[in-house]
Amino acid sequence: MALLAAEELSVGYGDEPVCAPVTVSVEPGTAVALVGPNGAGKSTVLQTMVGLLPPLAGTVRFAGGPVDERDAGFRRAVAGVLDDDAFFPSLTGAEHLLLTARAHGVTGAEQVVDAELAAFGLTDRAGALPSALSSGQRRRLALAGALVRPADLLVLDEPERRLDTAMRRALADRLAALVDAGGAVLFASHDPTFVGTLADRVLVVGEDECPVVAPEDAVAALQEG
Ligand SMILES: Nc1ncnc2c1ncn2[C@@H]1O[C@H](COP(=O)(O)OP(=O)(O)OP(=O)(O)O)[C@@H](O)[C@H]1O
Repeated sequence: MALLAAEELSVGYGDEPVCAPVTVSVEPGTAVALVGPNGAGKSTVLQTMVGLLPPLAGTVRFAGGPVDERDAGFRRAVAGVLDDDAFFPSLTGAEHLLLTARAHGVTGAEQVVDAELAAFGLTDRAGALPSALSSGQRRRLALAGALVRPADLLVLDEPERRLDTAMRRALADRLAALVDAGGAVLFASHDPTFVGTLADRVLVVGEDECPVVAPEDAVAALQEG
């Protein structure tokens, strides 16, 4: 069964939809990418699919029921990085990760946090406040926050954004391993390497109908333009 499924989903901030209706689903053990030019509506689709924006029309279902981002079961099952800088200004990077790990009942939270800091190259900056990190380091911290806790589904808006090439590759490989182990990822991306490494299916978000295409076709289109 699909973990998250949108059917004829129309999204937008006013009365006018920002793109054609979207039909897409994410099953355990799969990664689905959303591609399309700037402003096409990828972030709006993601935000609507996790219940942060109301749909203009159509449905989104999570594990067969309606999506409710305030529901405890949904929050336990779904980890997302949709905002760029959703941090507490007075908590260090390590404190953010520890808070998240403990809130989600992670066993051995300190060790898990240390491992995440190391994986994201943040060990030396663990005690820094978010305001003292570079924008790429803040991005790493946000991603570490999604991976420091268990989740059935990761929803990521341009996970490659502001990461250097080595970190992009490492993250794409890590997410691909999570998917191989039965996890699920829904992500928006402009990065052909990321889409090519990770995606099983690709939804092309745009003004006309939004087709689901094979990753190799999407990668070719991303490389061209
Ligand atoms: N908070 C908002 N209020 C009103 N309109 C918005 C808001 N956020 C985005 N939009 C508009 O909605 C449309 C879709 O934006 P969205 O951010 O979903 O595109 P995107 O495909 O994710 O783009 P990008 O690749 O640049 O991140 C754009 O025309 C954008 O200007």
